[in-house]
Amino acid sequence: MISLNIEKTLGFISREKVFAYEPLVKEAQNALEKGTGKGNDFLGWLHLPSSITQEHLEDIKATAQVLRENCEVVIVAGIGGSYLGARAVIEALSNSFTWLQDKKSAPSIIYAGHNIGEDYLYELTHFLQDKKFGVINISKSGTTTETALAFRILKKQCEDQRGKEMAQKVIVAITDASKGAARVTADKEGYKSFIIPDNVGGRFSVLTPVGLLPIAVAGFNIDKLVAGAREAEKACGADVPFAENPAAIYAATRNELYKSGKKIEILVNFNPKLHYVSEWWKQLYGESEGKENKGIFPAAVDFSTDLHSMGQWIQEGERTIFETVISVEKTNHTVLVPSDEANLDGLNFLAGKRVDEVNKMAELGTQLAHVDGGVPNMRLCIADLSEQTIGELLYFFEVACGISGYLLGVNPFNQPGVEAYKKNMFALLNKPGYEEESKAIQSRL
Ligand SMILES: O=P(O)(O)OC[C@H]1O[C@](O)(CO)[C@@H](O)[C@@H]1O
Repeated sequence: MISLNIEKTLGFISREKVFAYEPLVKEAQNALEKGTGKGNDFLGWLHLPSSITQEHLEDIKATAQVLRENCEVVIVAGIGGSYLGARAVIEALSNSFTWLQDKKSAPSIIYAGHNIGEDYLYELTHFLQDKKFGVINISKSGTTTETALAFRILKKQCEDQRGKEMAQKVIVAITDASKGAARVTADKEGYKSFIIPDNVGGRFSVLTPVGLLPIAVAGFNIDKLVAGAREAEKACGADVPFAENPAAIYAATRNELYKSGKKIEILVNFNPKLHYVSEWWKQLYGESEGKENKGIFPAAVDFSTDLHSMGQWIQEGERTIFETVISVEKTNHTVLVPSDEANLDGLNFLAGKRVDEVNKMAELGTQLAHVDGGVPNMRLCIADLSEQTIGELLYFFEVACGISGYLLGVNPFNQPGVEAYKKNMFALLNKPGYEEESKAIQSRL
């Protein structure tokens, strides 16, 4: 199971102050468990791992199999919580170069509906011209413009290219049970569809079909992913004593750091496969906590890559940051540094060592340097990169986020601020129903 080490924050904040959060964390946990806190109609994620039935998982796997058998490429159309969880897991577990290989054991997964790039869509539709492709259309509201726009284009192309009957087989919708355009289309066209429960918000939905279906299509074991999440549900449960509960300690420590002036949390990895776990984490914490003019700003870096770009700022810039390092204990493969007789690069001192040993020393050296430079560091350890450990990690972050949001005093389960740009965009595009807003915005230009 995940372990969290906060020792290297303790030169900046005291253990006593972190442990003083115990009653507040208890209160937050009770509010989550009893559903008495803010946003209590969005707590369906809390015991999701332990309540997923095998029958549900089999249904998802059977649908995944249909896509796997009939598609070379599957487009996951979604934005925010409707694609980041799937992408986080798929990229963490995939071979980094599978996309370049001709022989594939699973359809290639491509993402769309998460931007409004015309060139992106042009290039995507051209790439798909000679491909047997399918689409998983994911939108909880069923009305998100980015996703709906991409889906409209992809649906037409799929029907034109593969025929209406095959399109019906290889297009799957994951959306609300009754509301929204995605539901209307799915029902009218007879697509296989899955429901995103009302009480699970987008950014907490990775363990619903939103995440599980694309992950299963990509060939990963969703039973093990859910098993990992179940482990974390136990290890981070409200009945686990504060001192032994990594989610409780994480939530308390980051809130205490925030109070002490550390306004930015940088999630750090030393493994490029974790890039999208950080992207997922940024949405989870950013949308949950950034409101009422407060909240830690969630940032992320990939080390050692970014030590050569952001490293300088982190070491010596404004001292308003702290880091949470995700450390992966074991790699899945071994590469040894070869010996070289000429030793022109001077690297023979590393000959015979694992590349991961070098990486681990980079990690340790960085942590010590950053602490010396005034950056508190937490270290979150997972055993390896596997379905089990990623499942643990995702649930750990979710439950810690619920606790942390309540400690901060906000509703961690809404996102009212996201509407502002949409309103302006619709007004600027003269969407029917936005006539007043259109006039008002035109007068500002
Ligand atoms: O699944 P939907 O409704 O398309 O929403 C996608 C994303 O957009 C938001 O509603 C706003 O960014 C997120 O909370 C959500 O994950």
